[in-house]
Parts: sequence; C-alpha cells; structure tokens
Amino acid sequence: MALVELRGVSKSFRKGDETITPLDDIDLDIDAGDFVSLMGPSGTGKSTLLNLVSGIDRPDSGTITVDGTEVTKLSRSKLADWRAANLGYIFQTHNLIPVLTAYENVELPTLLLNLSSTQRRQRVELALEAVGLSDRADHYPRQLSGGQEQRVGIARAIVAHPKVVVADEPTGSLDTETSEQVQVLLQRLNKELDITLLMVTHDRDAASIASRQLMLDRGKFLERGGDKESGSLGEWEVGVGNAGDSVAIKKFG
Ligand SMILES: Nc1ncnc2c1ncn2[C@@H]1O[C@H](COP(=O)(O)OP(=O)(O)OP(=O)(O)O)[C@@H](O)[C@H]1O
Repeated sequence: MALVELRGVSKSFRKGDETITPLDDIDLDIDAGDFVSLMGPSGTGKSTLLNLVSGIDRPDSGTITVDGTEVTKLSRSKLADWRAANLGYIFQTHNLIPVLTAYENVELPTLLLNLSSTQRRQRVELALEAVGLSDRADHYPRQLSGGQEQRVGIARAIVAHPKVVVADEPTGSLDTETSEQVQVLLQRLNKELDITLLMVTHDRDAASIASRQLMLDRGKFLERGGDKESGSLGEWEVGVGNAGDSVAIKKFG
C-alpha cells in the first residue's frame, strides 16, 4: 500500500451560478520516501489537491488514505489531531507569526502534541538545526531574510516528524539564489531525513529536483518518465501518476 492513496477523488466549487470541478475522479499513489513535484496550469486544482491530502478540505467523493488512515473518514476534531501529528505544510509565504521568535514559531505545532517540555525542546532544536538556523532561534521574523524565514517555515513543517510534508510553491516568492538554497534543503530533508514530500511549483528548476515529476493537466496526471539517476528526462506520460488509467504517451511542452 502506498503511503498516500487517492481513489476516485472529486472536488467541485460553486462560483455564482457556475460549478467548477478542478478534480474529477482522480487517483494517485505516493510511496514513502518519494519527493513528488506537481506542476500544471493555473487553476487546475493543485492547491486544492494539497488541501485535500492535508485534510484542510474534504473531497465531495472518493477516499484519501495516508499511512493506512482514511483521512476522509475522520471527524473534524480527530482530523485536527491527525493533522498535527502526521502532516506538515509549507506555504509560499511562510506565514510566520511576527510577534513570536523563530523558536516559538517552530514550537507552535508541537503544543498540539502530547509531549513533555523536554521532548518539545529537543524537537524544536532538531528542526532548527536541520534547516541550519540554530543560531537564529531568538530572532523575530522581521530580523530574518526571506530565505531564513522560509527555512523557519520548513522547520515548523517538520517539527512534529510528520509522515508527509506538502509544500505550496515554497520557492515562489524567493530570488533565484535563495530559491536554490531552499531546493537543496528540501532535497536533503527528503534524502537524509526520509521525509515524503509533495510540492506544488510553477518553477521547472524546482520541479526537477524531485524524484517524481507530475503535471496536472485538465484533471489528469501526467508523469515525466526518464532516468533520474543518469539525469536524462523523458516525455510526459499520461496515466503513470494515476493508479489504473491506461498509459498513453503524450508530448508536453
Ligand atoms: N474555496 C474555494 N471556493 C471557490 N472556488 C475555489 C476555491 N478553491 C479553489 N477554487 C477554484 O478551483 C480552481 C482550482 O484552484 P486551485 O487553487 O486549486 O488551482 P491551482 O492549480 O493551485 O492554481 P494556481 O497555480 O494559480 O495556484 C480555481 O478555479 C479556483 O478558483
């Protein structure tokens, strides 16, 4: 069983008289240890997908299972606990709380977990160390650079030792050099700490650091074939990211 399994997932929104259905009967498998990047045109439902996987929103139909737990079946209160323990979320703009230090921002999600103060301190220190910011623990967000703020946001996402971390354009508001540093950091977290990552991005370079590259195109997943080890990238193939769909080759961009 894959770590993350989506089966027959659909999600619609009402906009005035119109119904928009960005995700219609989607299937997807993500294995433990995968680093998946997800690209696709604006409005195709990438953020919607992250919100469903992280239990922030619910699908209209279909099931989402993470590490054996059917997230779509959890009650609202159980979902909050599940999310705190199992899911990390990295935002495009880090969403740090300005009146809290880096340490306190990272500590915040751990307050929802059943941990002693010693365990909590260890987790926060480890997370800050993992993103190379131990020496900035007492700084407030305004005293940090954009890249450092994003690294604090990443530390906050991993502090609970989640099963999965989802990231919505984590390099979207960073300059090229800082973006590259964050990409290297995400790759290290995946390889060294074995964190399973699902990252939405519009940046081809950021997408290419992932071990699997998906594209969401008109409600269907395309997956980039090729040999990651040798660096040769193939074409986008329909249906590979999907569980079950027929596999037809289609050129994309
Ligand atoms: N809460 C909501 N209420 C109404 N419509 C919504 C809501 N959330 C998303 N949508 C609509 O669903 C569609 C998919 O939105 P989503 O943000 O998932 O796309 P996206 O692929 O992430 O786009 P982008 O690349 O521009 O961030 C859009 O048409 C959007 O307007």
